[in-house]
Amino acid sequence: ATSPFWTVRGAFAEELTRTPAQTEGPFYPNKLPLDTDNDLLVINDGITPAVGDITHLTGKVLDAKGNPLKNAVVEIWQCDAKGVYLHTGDSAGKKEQQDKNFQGFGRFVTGTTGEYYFRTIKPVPYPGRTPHIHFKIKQGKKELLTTQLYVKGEAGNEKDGIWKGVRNEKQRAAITVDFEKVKGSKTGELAANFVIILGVTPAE
Ligand SMILES: O=C(O)c1ccc(O)c(O)c1
Repeated sequence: ATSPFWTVRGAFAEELTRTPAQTEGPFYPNKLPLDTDNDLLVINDGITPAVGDITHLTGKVLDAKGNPLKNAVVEIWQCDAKGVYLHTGDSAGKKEQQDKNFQGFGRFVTGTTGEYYFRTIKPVPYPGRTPHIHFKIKQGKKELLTTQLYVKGEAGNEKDGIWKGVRNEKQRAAITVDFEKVKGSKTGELAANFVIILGVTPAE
């Protein structure tokens, strides 16, 4: 289920690299935040934004044939800039260091182009883990994929058991993306793009 596969569209045979599934990890929020929108930097109408490197995270969800998937629910979650997840199993002993302004979890429902957008922070290391953002893709109640996104060039990637566990090099490259400075941004905002290619073609 992890090998590359081929699809034929028009006159072109195109190799698509399926996004590998990875562990959900222990900290999918056990209690969802009141605000679950796609801006993780501000909770509801809060005035103080989260701490961290502002990142514009874009991408799209494609089915196994390479066609955009609409009505896909893209969920992300990650620890805050101090390394605290929105899960009581993690945050209970870390109340002092927790960033109360970080939403920690967000959702985006794709339209016909399959595209998604989040405003969040560049992920930071968590004890034992290289920086990463967790993703879960659903359609209705059906879970289609659970995976993780990594930062290209992070020295910690090579020591991360979960990252290293993705044995296929193309698949590993596909989940390890550039966090590039947005041209002209005076505040050093970053942009990252992550295309998600599912192993399935859900029925309409
Ligand atoms: O195995 C762990 O400890 C662990 C911690 C944090 C994560 O985000 C994760 O995916 C795994």
